[in-house]
Amino acid sequence: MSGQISISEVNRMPYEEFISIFGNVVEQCSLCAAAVWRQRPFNDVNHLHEAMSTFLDQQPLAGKEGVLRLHPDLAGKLAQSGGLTSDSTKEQTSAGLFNLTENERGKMNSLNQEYTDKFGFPFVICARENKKEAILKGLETRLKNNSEEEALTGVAEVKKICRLRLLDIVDPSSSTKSAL
Ligand SMILES: NC(=O)N[C@H]1NC(=O)NC1=O
Repeated sequence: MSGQISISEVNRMPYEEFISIFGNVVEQCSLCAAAVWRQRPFNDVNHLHEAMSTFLDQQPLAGKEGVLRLHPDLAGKLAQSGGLTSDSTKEQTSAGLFNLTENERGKMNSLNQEYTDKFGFPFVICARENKKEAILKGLETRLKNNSEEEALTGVAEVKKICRLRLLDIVDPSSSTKSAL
């Protein structure tokens, strides 16, 4: 699905509808949508993405870590039990994470565990922009960072995930400027 509704429709949405449509563009964090609703009208989808990104950037470190904690592990227990959100299922599928060999799954699970033990929040990466090999490599590399660097890197990935989820919903060619 790509860009089904126009930004003008978004700008007309009452709060409840806005939350039901955009409440998961940041995984399990409807607060992000709730926080930016008052900033309507948005010029276009980029403007809406900027508003959410700014909100994420404004959070203290504990808030950023909390946003990361709302994400499911990649190829983790939730994925195996069918408990992911539909967005996350689609993303993990596109990265090939439902097609791991036993060996790859073992490596992914142990690196994820090592990462969570070290930082206290899960490893987050934009799965639609990476294949399983790049994700495993990213895990190994990012394990060497310190906790604050990783919180910031994780939030930068959340913004990429958010952008792609927004583009699934809002037509990127729609703009309040061209509608005038
Ligand atoms: N842990 C993690 O990165 N999860 C996510 N990444 C992504 O693209 N979708 C997710 O749910």
